Amino acid sequence: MPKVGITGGASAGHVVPALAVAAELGRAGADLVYFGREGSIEADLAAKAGIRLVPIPAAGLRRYRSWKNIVMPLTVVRGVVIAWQALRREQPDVIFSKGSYVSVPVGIAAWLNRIPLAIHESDQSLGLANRILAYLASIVYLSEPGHGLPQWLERKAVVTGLPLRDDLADGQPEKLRAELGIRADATVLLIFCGSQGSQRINAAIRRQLHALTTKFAVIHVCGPGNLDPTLNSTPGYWQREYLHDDMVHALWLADLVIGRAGATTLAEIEALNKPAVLIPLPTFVSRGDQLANAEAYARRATCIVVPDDEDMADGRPILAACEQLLPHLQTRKLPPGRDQIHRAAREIATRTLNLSRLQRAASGGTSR
Ligand SMILES: CC(=O)N[C@H]1[C@@H](OP(=O)(O)OP(=O)(O)OC[C@H]2O[C@@H](n3ccc(=O)[nH]c3=O)[C@H](O)[C@@H]2O)O[C@H](CO)[C@@H](O)[C@@H]1O
Repeated sequence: MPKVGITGGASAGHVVPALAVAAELGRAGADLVYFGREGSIEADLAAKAGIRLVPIPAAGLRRYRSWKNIVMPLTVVRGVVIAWQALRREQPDVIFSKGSYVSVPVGIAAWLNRIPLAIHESDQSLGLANRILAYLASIVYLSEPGHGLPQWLERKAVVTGLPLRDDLADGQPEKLRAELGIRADATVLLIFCGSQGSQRINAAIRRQLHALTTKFAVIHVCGPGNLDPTLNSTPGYWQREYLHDDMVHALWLADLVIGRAGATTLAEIEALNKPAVLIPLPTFVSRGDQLANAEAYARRATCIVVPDDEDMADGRPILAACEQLLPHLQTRKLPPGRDQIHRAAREIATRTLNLSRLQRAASGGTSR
């Protein structure tokens, strides 16, 4: 069976879809290895999925002035050298890269070692890492059409959708409701801002907490280090730093979601048909991908987009948007079909394995 190297990381928005593809590859019998940073979110989640991690150093560009941008190129070069050695040792038949700066050294090293590279882009436009790796990749999977790609890239592109988390079909909302002690007739509001949380949005939510908890049972996933112990005994309010296995139960339990507009989050709430208040990351801290994601999402799903600006800071626009969505909350939650949930990950796994087999066939059926 082929050996597939997986890479991508820095945030769960990249690692969760990478692991969804890994799960399908594993079911198809592939041998898996994850290339990522030691002590990182990809290391943590890969370990939970039972996939061995090969450590590769990586560094990303900061979109603000930082001395770390000066040493960044050196770390990338060191990462390429270490990844090159690791790939020669591990001999994967193909690399699947889910993007982010973590994937750059591995993608370059794959190209240098003539290992076929498949990459996936979740957002409306290619991120910096994928803009680099697109030149080296044999195939570029896209979540959605319409990236305005140049012709040479269009030829490599395949629209597959975004690989949804492998456990998304397995939500047990009533289990979580019972564990937290949420009343059966309560309207559940789930708040999470990507995998890292947002201190600005946490503060805005907490300013309107009284008003929100009179209308909703509020599950607030506030991000590592962002718990507020003074609110522990607030009735109708449950705060958590991060949800692992419970994330899917929380997504199913929610009647309404407040969040950023990361592509992975949007794909999950769309699959489960959850109305949402979206507060996309502004351009001064990102390339603006979430603004484009939110704009496109608002054209096809029930949501209200609240800009992350001065007005948002007191939480009133968020509260007003929740109130506006109250009449739209669904009363019947239809579980999505398992096949539908696994479709994108399965297609990517199949195409990626084909890439590896083609490569083997071209080299006469022997491994390198
Ligand atoms: C800050 C940043 O640059 N964010 C980017 C990052 O997403 P980022 O990782 O910030 O967030 P996403 O919304 O894309 O994904 C979050 C993922 O984490 C999971 N989750 C979240 C909280 C939690 O407690 N437990 C948990 O499991 C969610 O179910 C989801 O699968 O990559 C996305 C995909 O390219 C981009 O669209 C985002 O712009």
